[in-house]
Amino acid sequence: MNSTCLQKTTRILNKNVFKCFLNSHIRNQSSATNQSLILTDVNDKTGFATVAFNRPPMSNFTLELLQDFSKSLDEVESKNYKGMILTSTSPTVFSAGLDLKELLNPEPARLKALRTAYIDCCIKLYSSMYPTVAAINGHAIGGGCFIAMACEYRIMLPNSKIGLNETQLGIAIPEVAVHATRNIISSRDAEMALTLGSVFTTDEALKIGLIDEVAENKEDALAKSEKFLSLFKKIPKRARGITKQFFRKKVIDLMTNNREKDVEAFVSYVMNPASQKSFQAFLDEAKNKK
Ligand SMILES: CCCC/C=C\CC(=O)SCCNC(=O)CCNC(=O)[C@H](O)C(C)(C)COP(=O)(O)OP(=O)(O)OC[C@H]1O[C@@H](n2cnc3c(N)ncnc32)[C@H](O)[C@@H]1OP(=O)(O)O
Repeated sequence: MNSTCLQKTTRILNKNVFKCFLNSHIRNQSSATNQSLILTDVNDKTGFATVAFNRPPMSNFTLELLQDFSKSLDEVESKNYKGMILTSTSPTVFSAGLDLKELLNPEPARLKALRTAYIDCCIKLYSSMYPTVAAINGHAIGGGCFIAMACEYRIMLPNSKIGLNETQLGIAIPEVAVHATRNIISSRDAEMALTLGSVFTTDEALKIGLIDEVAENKEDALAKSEKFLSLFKKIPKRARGITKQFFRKKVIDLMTNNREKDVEAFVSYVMNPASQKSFQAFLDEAKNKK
């Protein structure tokens, strides 16, 4: 092969290699999009965004999911959507809370980042100017329950479980969660629930006011969620949002000002050998159930 011919062949080869790279890059991009940990869908007619945890089957939170969730919350705020419905793509679980595999023998820096990302999401959700509703399409445990509690209204499917079970795992409930729980249910019920680490059925949760409505199925939950958000259609956003923040000021201030202390305390509870044992026991028990 002479040198001109060789150059031509190399150019063609390079072009094909580039094409191949491009195709595989596009494939990776689209599969990454399908596998996004958070899915956001906006209804152009109503201006409501539906944000869904997309990590079936348990919708449990990893660091990456929380970081993506935080970005989605920023987007809902910055794009001025009229309200947000929070749900998940899992058939029977809204969220099983933090991924216990993240808590088992963790690398301290990642554990800190996980808790920091979780608090960031809670602050953004708890203080959002736009109205929020949780369409709880199944179980909501631990951090999953608290995220639903940070919304303004909760609609849940029948035959599901909801609760802050942290004390059962050896994790003390942070002070901020005490105030947030008291903002929803009576102080008496809150103390019993949080000290016991109670997990409630849908009917029990409705009875104590932890949820506001029961829906027949997910479609019904989404329809009821839209109805709730529509209540605020004619209320000026700024006046509504500032009023909401006044009601939530104590919790927002505690979350914001105690962030570092909260992270340190959480790391210490999680690293405690008794807590480590309880995480392992939960995972083993679930395996042995089958
Ligand atoms: C201010 C307060 C903030 C608090 C912040 C965070 C604290 C936390 O979130 S701590 C974590 C709390 N979560 C849990 O304790 C686990 C909750 N899970 C459950 O109660 C049940 O799994 C649930 C009711 C959601 C579903 O019950 P089932 O349908 O009966 O499923 P299984 O229990 O058999 O589980 C199936 C499968 O999923 C794994 N699983 C469940 N939850 C988690 C989790 N949070 N992290 C990691 N893995 C989880 C379970 O181990 C089973 O796995 P396999 O055995 O491999 O199938």
